[in-house]
Order: sequence, then structure tokens, then C-alpha cells
Amino acid sequence: MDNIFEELNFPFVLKLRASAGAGKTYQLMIAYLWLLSKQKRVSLDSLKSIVALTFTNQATFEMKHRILQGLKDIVLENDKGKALVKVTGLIPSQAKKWLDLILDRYFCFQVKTLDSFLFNLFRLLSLELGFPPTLKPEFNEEFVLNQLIDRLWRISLQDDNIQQVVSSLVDVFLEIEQVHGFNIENKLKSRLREVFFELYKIKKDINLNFDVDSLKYQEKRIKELGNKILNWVDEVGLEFKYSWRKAFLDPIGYFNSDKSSFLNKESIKEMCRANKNKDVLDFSKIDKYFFRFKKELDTYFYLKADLKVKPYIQICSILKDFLADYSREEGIVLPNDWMYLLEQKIKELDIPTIFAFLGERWKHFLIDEFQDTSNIQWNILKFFIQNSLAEGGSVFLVGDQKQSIYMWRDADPELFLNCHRELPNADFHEDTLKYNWRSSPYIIDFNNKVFSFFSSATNEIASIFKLENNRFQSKLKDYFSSLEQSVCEKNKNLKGKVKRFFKQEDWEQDFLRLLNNILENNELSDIAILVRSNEQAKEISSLLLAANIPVISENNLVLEASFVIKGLINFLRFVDDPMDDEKVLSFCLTPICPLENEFILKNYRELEKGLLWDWLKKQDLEEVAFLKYCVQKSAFLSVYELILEIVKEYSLKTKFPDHLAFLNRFLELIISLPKTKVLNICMFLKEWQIIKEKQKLGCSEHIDAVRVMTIHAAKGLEFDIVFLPFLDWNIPRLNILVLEDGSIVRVKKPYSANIASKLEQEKEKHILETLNLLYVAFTRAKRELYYWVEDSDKRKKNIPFLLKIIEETIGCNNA
Ligand SMILES: Nc1ncnc2c1ncn2[C@@H]1O[C@H](COP(=O)(O)OP(=O)(O)OP(=O)(O)O)[C@@H](O)[C@H]1O
Repeated sequence: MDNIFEELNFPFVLKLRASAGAGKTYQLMIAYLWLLSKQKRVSLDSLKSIVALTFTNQATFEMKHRILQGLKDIVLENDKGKALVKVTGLIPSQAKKWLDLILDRYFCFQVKTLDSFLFNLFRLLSLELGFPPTLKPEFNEEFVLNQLIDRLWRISLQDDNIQQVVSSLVDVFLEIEQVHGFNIENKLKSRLREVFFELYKIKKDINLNFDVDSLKYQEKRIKELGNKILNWVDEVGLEFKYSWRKAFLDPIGYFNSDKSSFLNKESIKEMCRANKNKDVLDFSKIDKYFFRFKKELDTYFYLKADLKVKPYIQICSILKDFLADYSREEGIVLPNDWMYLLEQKIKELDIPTIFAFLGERWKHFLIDEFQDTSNIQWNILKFFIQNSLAEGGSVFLVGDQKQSIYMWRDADPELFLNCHRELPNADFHEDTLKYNWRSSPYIIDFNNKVFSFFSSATNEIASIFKLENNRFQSKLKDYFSSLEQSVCEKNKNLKGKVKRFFKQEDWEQDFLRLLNNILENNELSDIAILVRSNEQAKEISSLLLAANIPVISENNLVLEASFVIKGLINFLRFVDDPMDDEKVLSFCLTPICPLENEFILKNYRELEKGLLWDWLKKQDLEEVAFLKYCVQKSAFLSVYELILEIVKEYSLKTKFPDHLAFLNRFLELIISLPKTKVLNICMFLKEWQIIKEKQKLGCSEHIDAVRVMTIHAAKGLEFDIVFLPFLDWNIPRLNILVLEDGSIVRVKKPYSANIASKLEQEKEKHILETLNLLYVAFTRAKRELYYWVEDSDKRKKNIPFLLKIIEETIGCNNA
């Protein structure tokens, strides 16, 4: 696709479907410049009429950077610029005008994340929707839910009714999940989070009432039907085969021991032994009863699965009320709510009214990572895209179904395949890109082989995951066929390497040894270690930090990761309440306190009675004099002033230069908080508990340190060398399921038909997402890829086992 734009006539829909590193984002940048060249005038309205949407903030930053760099190259008329003039048609004088306009009116440069674009729409229509325009979007749903669950736990200590519901939830949880060991509370909270968000998405009232008697009534009906069938079989002189007589005699007992095979039988005839009557008898009447018997049983399984998890429903309904209060108090709104409202409103209003509210008219849309779009997002976007096409505009969608890793957030990769059908009034073009511009030939070849196995050996894969249905296999084919890429000219001689390690007991030592070897010839920032969860990121960061290897990760950018910030928080806790020995001790033992640890600990141990602070006050020490001053002044100084005092007194900026960025960010944060949150230390500490997890330093590309990040965060990015230390993934076993109608059920055999079908769908989604995640992880490396798996012959270890089979089949000997 050297210059597909030449062939295009407005209005058009252009879809570009290509594998990783093929230059999809790069083509979006080209398309943006090409669209600029097609504008009649260099004007603000034209600039605002082109909207480029990405998936993450990092990708937005990258896209803006690429567009500006492209314009600069054209203006400078360098080699890259000359090539861009050829494909985009944008000449240097025009490019200069656009560049000046963008830099002058940067906020009109419409390159945004999809979320922020949609939220902006919501804000513009907020009065119409009955919300104050000051409302803030809160994308961190997990953070909010943690707050709500903590609130629930606190309230349950005082409120008997809530305590009762919580304790029945704990019972159900322990029984269903069979969890043992430590951290049960955390596991329970995490399960609750999952279920709540599933339920919360269903915009229907949750049915809280469940009548235990209906299960009993159901049992009775089944028994009656069973007896009717039994009697008929006896009367006509037939005999059941195998143990099927028991199934009609005691249906519930029989099925509770997990024997569901006869649910597949079509007629009682199939279940009876041969005798002279069998062939002449009319079974049609009794089969009607048999059909009803099976139907009632199915309902029974469902009711039972539903009853088991009632306490989850009750808790979720309490959390729903808490969420409404919390949203009001904090002035926030969660995506699930505002997107839903926006979608509804857009259906209601007519086009001129909406555009009158918005005051904007978009004509061209460029959308990256389209495979991660959800149906609700698409329904909103579609409205504007259809309008832009009606006015002679365009839409350019790029994506790759096998990189869809946000299905848990409702992304629907099928949309990418079919969305153009909903945009019929425009020329439709589809294209693919065959070169990989990112990686070395070795890595490209390795990935070609590994991932084409997914589409060529669908049977084997389906059997590994025990999901032998046609739909799953055809999806595998859809996602992973025709993915093979060729090496581009510029990377032809790029050296590359892929190496697999088996995880031995002391794998960490081997891991560090390899890393140190690689660092002899590479920069720290060439290396990325990609993991699946934040816990793994913490684990690997600690390993590297203990070996004195600088690391940058989401976690160590959290302000609290700095011991100076931790020390300052302990200082505030102590000043706020010096009569609490624990608080005094915690502060005195932090590295920012100049008092000797030994001196404090020894005296604390020997202090027979009285308070630590009373004893400390009597010590004639300069350091203590300062602390006394702080305690006395604490009621008169603001939190900010107190922190400034200690920073100055203990020379924290010069003593701990590595923590300067954290310190500055911390001070900035205190100033930026509303007055009500910093009126006194106690209020600030309360606020800190809530906000601390979100307070982070920005990450600069230029910091020389190894990157540690999740695969989700690494999507769309590339690194010279990639390490994947934890590929021991399994497909999680589902114990609880939320059905389409909003009921939660326990997953335990025998399943009712609706549970079995939903379970299969969920399993399929998890497997595809896991395979996609593997694809994203393996395709981030430019030069070298190293990964660690357990040496497993067991099918239970899904991904290690799959990788082993692939290795044996395709004969890639990379060990
Ligand atoms: N035509 C091209 N000429 C030169 N370099 C290119 C070209 N296309 C892409 N690249 C470079 O190749 C790398 C990968 O491109 P890009 O990030 O656009 O790929 P992608 O298809 O979006 O990848 P992914 O799906 O993995 O996010 C980038 O460094 C990009 O600058």
C-alpha cells in the first residue's frame, strides 16, 4: 500500500487490517497529513474537522509527535520530508502554515484518546443529560470500587444488617471458591469487584428476591414427572437400561452426583431394554412428559445455581447505592454510566440539535486500534461518522483482531470485521500491509511460525483448551490466518535472537546473569520486561533494584515508592498525634529522621512506663528541639508549611537528590488539593489514604532504566530487547458467572442449558484474549526476545504446554 490515498474519492471508508509492526499507526499519520493537503484552506475549522482517535494516552502522545515531526520534515525538505510530500501531497509552504496553526492553537489539534473524545461529548451534552458540566470522568473503576468495598467493611462493623449480609457472603465465598491460606479478604474483595462490574454493566434492576420455596416446588414437580414416566414404563412392561430407573426414581439425588448424560436422549425408547413390546409401542405421549421432565430439571439446575450466590447480589446492590453516594460526593461519573447515558441521548435527539449543542462539526475520523472498541463506543461514534460521510467526509480505521486484549472491558473484535456494513453510503476500501517495519528477520520468522500454527492447528488448540466447538475454531482461523509478514529492506541485516528458558528453582539468578550480560552491550532503556499483572511488576522490579539495576515501572513511579515521601507522611502522622508510640517510632525509624535508630529502639525497649514522646522531649538534642517546635506549631502551620519546614531543617533536597522529583511532585500535589482537604493534618492524611495509589511521577522516555510494564501497557509500543519472565499462564476456572439477564450463578455441574452456553462463551473469550496477549507480547521486540516457561507436559499448564507443542511441531529450536 504505497499510496492508496491516490485512489480515494470522498466520502470513503478505508479499513486497514494488518499484523503487529506493519506500520498501521504510521499510516494513520500519513493519512492525517494527506487530509491536511486536501483541505481548501489552512483554517481552524478545517483543523478541527479532522479527528484522530487512539486507545491510550501514550499512543496519543506518540501520534501527535509523529504528525508534528512529519510536518517539520516536510518544511525542512529533508529526505524523510521529500518522501512524505510524495505520499501525502502536502507541499512545504502548506505544511509550514499547518504547523504554525497547530502550535498556535494546540488545543484544537484533535488527536485524543477515544475515551476522552467521548467524555468530551458527554460534557458538552451534560446539561441536556441532567448533570453539572463540572463532572469529572473517573476511568479507574477499580480504584472507586476499592473505596466502596472499604466503606462496606467499615460500615459492617456498626450495622448489624450489613454485617449479616457480609458474613453470609464470606460463607458462600469460602464454600464456592474453596479458598485457603492467607489473604482471604483480598481474594474475596477481588471476586466481589469482578462480579460487581459485570452486574453493574447490566442496566436492569437486580432481582433481590429469591424464594427458597420455589426450589422445593421445582423438586416436587420433577419428582411427579419422574414417577409418571416410571409408572408408564412399568405398566407397559418395559425395563430401563443401566441405572436410568434411579434417575426417574430420585432425580435430584441422581443429578447431584453429576450424571447428566441422559439429558441428551431424545426418547424414552432409547433408554429401555429391547423386548417384544418396544417396537410396537407408541412413545409419543410419554416423550412429551420426558421433554417436560428435562425442561423442569434444567430450570432446577439454574435455580440452584442462582440461589447459591444470592449474598453476592445483596452485597452488589448495597455497593450500587454506595456508588451513587460516592459519585455525588466526589463529583465523578464512571464510564459505564456516562457512556450509557450518552448512547441513549444520542438516539433521542435529532442531528441539528446535537450539533447545535456541540458547536463542532467533524468531517474526518482516523481511528487506531479499532479492535479494542466496544459496542457502546461504536454506537456513539457511528452516529457522528455516518453524519460526516453524509457530508462528503471520511473514516480510516486500523486494527488487528489478534491484538484485541480488552475484551474484559467489553471490546468487541468482531466489530472491526463488520463495522463498514453500517456505513453503506460511502466507497469502501480494505487493505493489508505485508511488511514488518519493526523487527529483525529472526523475530519475524519466529512469530510467523508460532502464530500461523494457531490457524493451521485449530483442532489441536481446541483440544488443549477443551473447547471443541466450531465457533471457537473458526474464530481462531479468522484471527490468525494470513498473518505472515516479510522483512522490510531497512531491517534485512538486523541481527536478532529468540530464546526460551525453562524455569528452574533459582531462575532469578540466571535471569539476572543474562540481563547483566546483555547490559554489557546495550543501554538500560533498550530493555523492557513485560509482565501480566502489577504484582509481577512489583516482584521483578524488587529483584532488579536489589541487584542495583535501575528500573522504571508504574509502581515505582507512585509517590509512596519513595522512602522520603513515606518518611514525610510518617512525620505528619507523628506531629498529628505524638502521644501514640507507634507513630513516634515509625517516624523516628525512617531514613529521613536524623535520630539514630539504635538509640531510639534501645530506649523504647527499656522504657518501662510513660510515653516515648515524653521521654524523647526530655533529651537535650538539636533534632528533638525541631520536632518539639513542629508539634507545638502544628495547629498553626498548614500541611504545606510543615513539610517545607522539615525539608529545610533536614536538608532533604540535598541529602536525597534521587528523590527530588518525588518531593517536588508531592509539594505540588499538596498545593493543588482543595482547601477543605488540607485544612489540618488529619484531613490531609485521610485524603492521602484515598489518593496515594494514583499519585505518580510522569515517565520520561529518556530516563536510563530498564522498563517494567504490563503487556497491556506495552501495546502499540516497541523495544529493542524484550524479556517475558512469567509466561506460566492458565485460563482461569470460572466459579461464578453473570448471565445476560443479570442473574449471578454458581458454576457447578450439572449445568442448565443457559449456564452451559454462557460458560462456553466466556471460556472462548478468555482463551482468545490470552492467545492475543501472547501475540502482543511476542511482537514488541525489535531485536531480541527472551521468555521463561515451566517445562510442562501437563495440559493444565495451558500456555507452557501450548508453547511446547508449537516448539515440537514447527521445529523452532530456540533453547
Ligand atoms: N513505511 C514505513 N517506513 C519506515 N518505517 C515505518 C513504516 N511503517 C512503519 N514504520 C516504523 O515501524 C515501526 C512499527 O510501526 P507502527 O508502530 O506504525 O506499527 P503498528 O502496525 O501500529 O504496530 P502494532 O500493531 O504492533 O502497534 C515504527 O517504528 C514505525 O516508525
